[in-house]
Amino acid sequence: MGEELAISLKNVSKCYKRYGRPVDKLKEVLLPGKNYAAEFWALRDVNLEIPKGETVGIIGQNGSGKSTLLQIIAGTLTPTTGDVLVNGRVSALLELGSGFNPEFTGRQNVFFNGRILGLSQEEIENKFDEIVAFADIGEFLDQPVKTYSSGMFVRLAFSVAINANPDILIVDEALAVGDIFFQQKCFKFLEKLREKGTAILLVSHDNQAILKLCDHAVILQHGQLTHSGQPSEIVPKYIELYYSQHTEESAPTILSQINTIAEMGIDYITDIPEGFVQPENFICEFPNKNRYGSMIGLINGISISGIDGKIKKIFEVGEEFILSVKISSHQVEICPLNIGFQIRDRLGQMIVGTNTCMLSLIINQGKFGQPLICQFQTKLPIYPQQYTIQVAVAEYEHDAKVIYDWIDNATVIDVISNSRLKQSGICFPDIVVANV
Ligand SMILES: Nc1ncnc2c1ncn2[C@@H]1O[C@H](COP(=O)(O)OP(=O)(O)OP(=O)(O)O)[C@@H](O)[C@H]1O
Repeated sequence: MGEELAISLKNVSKCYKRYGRPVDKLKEVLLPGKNYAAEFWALRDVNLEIPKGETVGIIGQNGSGKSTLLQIIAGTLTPTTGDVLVNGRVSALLELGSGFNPEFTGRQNVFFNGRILGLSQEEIENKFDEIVAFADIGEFLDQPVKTYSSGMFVRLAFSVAINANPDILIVDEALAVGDIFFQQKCFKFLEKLREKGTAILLVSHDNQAILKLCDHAVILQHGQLTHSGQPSEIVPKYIELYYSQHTEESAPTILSQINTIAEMGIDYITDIPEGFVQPENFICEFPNKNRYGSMIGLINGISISGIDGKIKKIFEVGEEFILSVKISSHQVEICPLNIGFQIRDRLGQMIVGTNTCMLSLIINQGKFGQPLICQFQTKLPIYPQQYTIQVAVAEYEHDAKVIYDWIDNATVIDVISNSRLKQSGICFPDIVVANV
């Protein structure tokens, strides 16, 4: 393996044996030569190369093989076939509690776990104060870890793992357990490790964490590594895959829900409200690869304008902006509709977004098949940068799982100002600071 590589996996597969009943396993031991197990391939021909200093995010649905892959890299599981080469000291935060003895106190476990991670007694002693300070679990340090909450547990485990001077750090969802302050502290520390050349493998269901921390991301589906690339491409791809699978499954339930709402006799909004600006022009062509959903409701076009209704692409910080979304339904009347948009920065991080469900607005389709226009008018309190706009129409639920039509990167806007500040995110356009 080239010196610059931290990890190299070639055609790695893992087959588990699954027994229908516990007694089948016993039978297999007692009657050698007979096979009572069914084969289950949790990983199939995975190829992955991770250079030193690179942070790689692994995304996949439950059961897709993420933990199996991490355990193989960490050396706690042997692959059935394939080659695994790991260059350097590995520190892994896998299952909560692995590497800790529940009967030992936190203090004893720092030494116990530190030795497992390859540190000498002296190295642990030298690092001890730093480990304890980072974990910040107070007097619990001298309590048996079996009395810890999962948050305390992960604080101590994470602290030992990152202070073990790893060349490769493996983190399986562990950060999700800590509170937001601890997570931020961890993110900062991960940045430092990355700068020092540590390769980091991160499994997370938090897409923002993948976007923020990773140089590269991969998608695992049913044990196969199906996509690999920049996090800003891979995360939207994963969302697309996720929703296209879940939309089909849940569509029938939603249809019956829609019927119920219709039977309740909610009136349609037909009057054109005050302040509505007739949009000049709609963008109607969207690249298909950035679009997904059941298409029961369709986005026919979007238009972005200033307050005067004139098409506009460049806005001052804090300037008023109008987004009009034209929607029609081709199959059934879907009401109420959840119409929303998101603004993302160059890295693909969501900066701000809203939808009619969050705003408690009931927007109904007028006559069957007739398009409606939903207009969002707001200020843009975001830093000067280029941003992408995503628009969607979905089921009327706060955590909408059924997407009718989602268009990623539907268009781009530029936010400008006279200042030379170049960052993304929300800013305070009208902030007043007093010197008292
Ligand atoms: N020891 C085992 N014996 C049999 N099957 C197993 C074993 N460990 C894992 N599996 C199966 O292998 C598949 C992949 O499991 P794995 O834990 O790697 O997935 P994952 O992507 O980490 O899932 P999650 O997000 O739920 O943690 C699953 O279908 C799981 O049931």
